[in-house]
Amino acid sequence: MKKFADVILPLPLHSCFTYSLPDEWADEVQTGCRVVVPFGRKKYYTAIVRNVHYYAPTEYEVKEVSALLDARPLLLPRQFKFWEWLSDYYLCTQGDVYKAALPSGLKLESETIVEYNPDFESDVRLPEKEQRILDMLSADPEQCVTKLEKETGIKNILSVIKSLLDKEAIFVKEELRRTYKPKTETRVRLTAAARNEHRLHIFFDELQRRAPKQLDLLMKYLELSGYLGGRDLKEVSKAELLRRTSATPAVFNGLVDRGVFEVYQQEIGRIDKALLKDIVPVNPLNEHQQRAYHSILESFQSKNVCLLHGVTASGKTEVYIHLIEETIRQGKQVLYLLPEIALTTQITERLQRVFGSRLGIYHSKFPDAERVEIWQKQLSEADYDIILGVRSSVFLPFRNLGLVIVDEEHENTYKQQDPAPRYHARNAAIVLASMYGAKTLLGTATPSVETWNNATSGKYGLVELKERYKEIQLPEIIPVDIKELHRKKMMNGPFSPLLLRYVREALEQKEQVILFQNRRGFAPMIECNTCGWVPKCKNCDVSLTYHKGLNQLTCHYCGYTYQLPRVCPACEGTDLRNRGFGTEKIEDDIKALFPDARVARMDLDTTRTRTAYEHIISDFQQGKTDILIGTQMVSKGLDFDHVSIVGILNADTMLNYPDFRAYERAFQLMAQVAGRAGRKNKRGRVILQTKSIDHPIIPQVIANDYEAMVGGQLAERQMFHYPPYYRLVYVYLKNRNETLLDLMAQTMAAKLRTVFGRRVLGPDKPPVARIQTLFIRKIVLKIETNAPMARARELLVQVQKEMVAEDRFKSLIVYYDVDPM
Ligand SMILES: Nc1ncnc2c1ncn2[C@@H]1O[C@H](COP(=O)(O)OP(=O)(O)OP(=O)(O)O)[C@@H](O)[C@H]1O
Ligand SMILES: [Zn+2]
Repeated sequence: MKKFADVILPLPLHSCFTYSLPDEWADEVQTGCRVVVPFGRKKYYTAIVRNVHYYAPTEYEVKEVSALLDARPLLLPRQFKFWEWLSDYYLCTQGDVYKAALPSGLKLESETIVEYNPDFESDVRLPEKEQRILDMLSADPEQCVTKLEKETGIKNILSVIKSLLDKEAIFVKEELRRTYKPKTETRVRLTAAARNEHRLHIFFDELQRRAPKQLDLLMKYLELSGYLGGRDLKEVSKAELLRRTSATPAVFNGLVDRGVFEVYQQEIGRIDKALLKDIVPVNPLNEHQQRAYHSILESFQSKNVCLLHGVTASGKTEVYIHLIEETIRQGKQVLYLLPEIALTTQITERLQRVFGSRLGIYHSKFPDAERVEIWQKQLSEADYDIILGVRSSVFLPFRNLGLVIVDEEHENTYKQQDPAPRYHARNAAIVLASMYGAKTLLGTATPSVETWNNATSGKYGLVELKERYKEIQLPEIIPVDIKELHRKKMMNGPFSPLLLRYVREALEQKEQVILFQNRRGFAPMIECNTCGWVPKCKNCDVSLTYHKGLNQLTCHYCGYTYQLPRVCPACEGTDLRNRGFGTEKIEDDIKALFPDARVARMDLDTTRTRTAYEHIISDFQQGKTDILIGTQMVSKGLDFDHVSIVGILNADTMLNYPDFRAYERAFQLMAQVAGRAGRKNKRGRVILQTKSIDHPIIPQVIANDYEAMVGGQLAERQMFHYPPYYRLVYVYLKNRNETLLDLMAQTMAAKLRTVFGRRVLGPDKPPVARIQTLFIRKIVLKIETNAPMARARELLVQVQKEMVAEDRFKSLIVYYDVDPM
């Protein structure tokens, strides 16, 4: 009987598509395998088999699957369940989830650009088709799959490409250029002659008399390889051998010349670097941490989720490490989520020291080939016990997940903004964990209002850790009224005299300083001092940011760059001025004031690559830099020993942000960045510069009074119908034609009102009402948290269908942001 497969395509389609399977290998196709399928005119995609069956579809003509890419499933059954939940809850398609979930190397399509690996050498002859593709790529090293297909005339080219990818003869092109590190190392072994016991003894005698250093080296090799124990030989790298004996390469070469040693190249897995480091035991917990640890385990007896609310530097990470150890002791896996790549560097180090090669790291700054390798490893018997990663690691396969840790759970970077799926990784992780019967621990010094509400209402467990490790006091926070200082002309650019005094003192005492400004670039704005003209992006409804290093204006929404005009295009005036200041300007100013200080800056512009993060953080950690300037990136989770002063340059940009979460976020940011000061040794100091000295949040930050902040916020949220009492869904409408869009938005809002009544607000223009030439309108839906959400989603989708069914609204683009941040 003819077999069929329903497949998920990497496209925003609302359902699966069905293809027929060729009889020859129909039986090899399993749920979770990838197949290549034709779609539309002449396009091919990698699709994922959702299920295999015997029902021929009747509504459309069935096409045939062109190739099978996997002998074993790439996705486990629970992952499909997770994908379904995501697409349902976040109102997007499974195709959207698929695109977000898999690394590029696993989802080839016609538009994929592949590139030639110049380091590739093959020991065997490649199949003719593969060689033909390689030849074309060596002439022109970057080409799109469609073009290769056309020019080589190879049918089913995706399977050939896949085979080349598996061999690493080619790569999927990434935006980030990888610096390709060879994966081989030089190893050493005894020559066949020396492996003869008798000969070896002759060598011993000879060396003892003539070359005692060579003998030492040989003995070390025999020890390291386990040769004398008669066990299986361990491979020994040349580098390690030399390091362990501090012998010179000349001594080593002597043994090679004598015919005792021979060297060979061995491929090493890129991701097993940790193996080489020594493992140390976990730190014992102090009394407070111990108590927290036991309370967490106790809370897991009755609840699936627990919040660990511990002040900054209380040692939450140490508590996690103990929980991880306990979980893997039970033979289960751990997923450890972090909000930001910047943080992974430090935590990786801390975890690697304890867990070595049982730890896998997964994030987007890793080369795609490495991510593919980790994915495959997770499906094997040799999977990692612990995965440390940012939000996309919730998509990895786990065979036996036991614990999820969401560190800095309050961070809004857990929420994906664009494109769909616009999921919140913390919430998704809780759902993922429950599908495995696993537990979730949320940790932070400043819980999100939602989580706090869940923890105090009894839905989650709540464990508090109020003491800093070694009982060092939380930093002293000194507010400075910069409005007053500006009036008195006492400010030195963005710095108050008090801040400068403390910075100077810290530098004199060889201590370090962090300066926090929540804005990158040089100046947030350029303005014509004559007529008030401000340069704006031609695609988006925003003013441009000036980057001095590049001498360019940049749109932070679409990335478009402009030359800085010499005269104002409106009035031809030449007095163009900077308004406000970003991190780049602060760096400039501080360097001018402290020419001898070593200054580094950490923001989106200075951390485009993985190594850039590592350098900035490790330099600061090792005291190679004195002052670190940064955006919110420096605020969270970083652990430095010698920071005595933290400067918050301008609290007002955070407070004046038009959003119901502004107050909550401002508190979190300030408390977190303050928490970087005085973590070890002695109490730190924070200079909080603000123009709104009377704002009620200022005393709350100074007293680190989280509960006062959250109490006030909860009351407000309830009164004005916001989360956690109401669920928000933003409905976005986009179109190139503004007048038409307004009509669409009015019509859709009216339809929604007939269904949802007064729960519908708008349509309105969002703060940025045009992005990449598309105009945008927003409709807000506020639904009671206890209302049936599934029904609400159905109704929403139905209204959308009615809309696009109308001919005049065909060009409407609609998407949703559920639980927007
Ligand atoms: N039990 C312990 N033994 C040894 N060192 C510890 C212990 N507890 C904490 N520390 C050290 O104290 C410092 C702060 O701890 P940690 O980074 O875990 O705090 P945290 O609560 O995660 O802070 P934050 O919320 O700011 O991220 C670290 O350098 C850590 O190594
Ligand atoms: Zn733009």
